[in-house]
Amino acid sequence: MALQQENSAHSPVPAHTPSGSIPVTLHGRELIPNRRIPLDVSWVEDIRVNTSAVERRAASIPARRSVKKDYQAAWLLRAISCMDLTTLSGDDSAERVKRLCAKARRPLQDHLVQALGIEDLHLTTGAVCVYHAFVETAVKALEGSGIRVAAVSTGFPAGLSPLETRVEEIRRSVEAGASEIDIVITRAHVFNGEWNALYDEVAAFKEACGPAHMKAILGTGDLLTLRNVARASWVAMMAGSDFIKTSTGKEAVNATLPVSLVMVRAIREYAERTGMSVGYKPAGGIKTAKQALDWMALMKDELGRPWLEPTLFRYGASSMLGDIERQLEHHVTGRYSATYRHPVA
Ligand SMILES: O=C[C@H](O)COP(=O)(O)O
Repeated sequence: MALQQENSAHSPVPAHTPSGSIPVTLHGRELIPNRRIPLDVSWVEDIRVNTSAVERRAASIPARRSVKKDYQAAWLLRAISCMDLTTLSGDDSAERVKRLCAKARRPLQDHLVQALGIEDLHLTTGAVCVYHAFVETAVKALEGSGIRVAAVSTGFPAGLSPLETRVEEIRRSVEAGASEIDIVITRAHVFNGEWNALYDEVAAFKEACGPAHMKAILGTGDLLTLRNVARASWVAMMAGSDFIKTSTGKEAVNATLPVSLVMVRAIREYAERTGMSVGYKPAGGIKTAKQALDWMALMKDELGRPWLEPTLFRYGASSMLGDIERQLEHHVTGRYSATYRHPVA
């Protein structure tokens, strides 16, 4: 069962499109990657969010008719390539990280790869995301694969250690070989409207990242209002973040569609205003193939095709790959297998 590759209205995600080959445009305008710009507090203070309209629109996304059959399989393959396959547990070990890296290199079982006819795709996840202690292990395990290693940093998940310690943590992870750094912001700067302090913090983290890409985790479940989510998004983007990310996976509420709608609309308005692109990473509690499709639909509707590339879109997920594999097995065989047959690590 080879997948159809044409780019129809139902399949905006050809499975074999090489990553990064799509020019980043919005409304026909070519965008450049984000870089730090001076903080304009008026942009932040002027933000208003119509919460009930956002909630209504977000609720309509999962209710829509989903893509089916080969098209759905193509979208799910794309979701795998946009995944930061993650382990962030207190009982993480080098062995678990090595198993996770093996899964990142070969995310689908061989019989599925053959049945789908995607041997030439050399499908991998976008990155593996770990604590600093396992960066070197992951770098070694992924050598030659082109899969990037992301490290959570800056006192993850609370982000409350001294600033020098947090900055030093970034430097160490970059030295150890991480090419992506997921930082956490000080949530209190948002509650207190301390926009200059938030901007300076994120800018200092970005500088410490050097050539590594930086994803700014806002901890949206802690931010109380959608307006705060939008305001924190704008400050993080002005301070030079390459991506904005919802959650650590440790808050009581993690990635949700309403929060994501607010964040991706902030990315869109920022691009319209500055001509610069920022990536998006929903993370925490995204566990099913259905959720993967919902988020891709949201990205495509709000930002367009360029935001379905791993250069601009990632899921942070520790267990979603198992469900995607299970759904693809059902697509190929017509039968559902037991969840335990699709371990992630
Ligand atoms: O950044 C990624 C998250 O920590 C993953 O959360 P999850 O375990 O709920 O998938």
